[in-house]
Amino acid sequence: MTPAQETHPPALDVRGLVKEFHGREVVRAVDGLDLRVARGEVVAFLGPNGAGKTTTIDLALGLARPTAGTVRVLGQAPADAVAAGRVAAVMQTGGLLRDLTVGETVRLTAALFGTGHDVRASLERAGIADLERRRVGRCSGGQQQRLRFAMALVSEPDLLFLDEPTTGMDVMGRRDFWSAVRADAARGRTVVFATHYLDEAELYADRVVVVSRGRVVADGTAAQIKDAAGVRTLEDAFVRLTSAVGTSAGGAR
Ligand SMILES: Nc1ncnc2c1ncn2[C@@H]1O[C@H](COP(=O)(O)OP(=O)(O)OP(=O)(O)O)[C@@H](O)[C@H]1O
Repeated sequence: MTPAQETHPPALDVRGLVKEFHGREVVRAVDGLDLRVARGEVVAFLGPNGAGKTTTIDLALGLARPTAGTVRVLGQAPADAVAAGRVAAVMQTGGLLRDLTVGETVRLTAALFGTGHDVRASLERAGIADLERRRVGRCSGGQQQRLRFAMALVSEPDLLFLDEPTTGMDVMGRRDFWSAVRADAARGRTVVFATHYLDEAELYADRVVVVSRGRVVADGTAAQIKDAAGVRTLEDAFVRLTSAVGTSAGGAR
């Protein structure tokens, strides 16, 4: 490793990652996954149900321990990076108290990180400054997701994970959510998002990583992935890549 790489390790560095769940039978949710995300990249994480996306994100957030392999986040162990507020996440559900206002919710989150956090700036960047006094229970699903986004921004994390952040949102809700994320990412934040909406990957990601059965099966720009699969749409490429059994469908990287 060069000195420059040591001082600027990748935002996310996943090597040979394996995660098994041991119940009545053993489920290998992640099966030797390799992925490096450079700082400032916006990466879409695609894959069919059960491909291992959420498990990988959980491992990167230190919420679970790998069976084998390693995950480093900004050069640190995931739990340390989370505790330092350097990585944050927007999950699909949970984490909100309906009786608090939007402003109170973000202030409470800021208090967890100590003093000196700019609540107003987080609300503005998430596009919900005008909702500061609204009760959470009265916010739409899209507004609640932008609130989770504001909460995630409070610690000014270098890396943000979004796990299926727009599931169930209407078109305007999705559009407003992504315009807030894109505007924020343009300031240099690294974003990794899992989604089933392939249009979101094409519109908002610099790079697309397709996972199937716990492994990366394609990695590149949407255009590279379509070219490599010899098809015109990302949906066709996705179907081809994720239904190929026992082949190493070629990625663009
Ligand atoms: N706690 C657990 N115990 C047992 N099996 C689990 C557990 N969590 C996940 N799995 C299994 O691991 C596999 C990967 O699940 P994961 O949620 O990571 O996939 P995903 O790509 O996020 O899927 P989706 O798109 O449906 O959210 C699935 O087969 C799932 O059933």
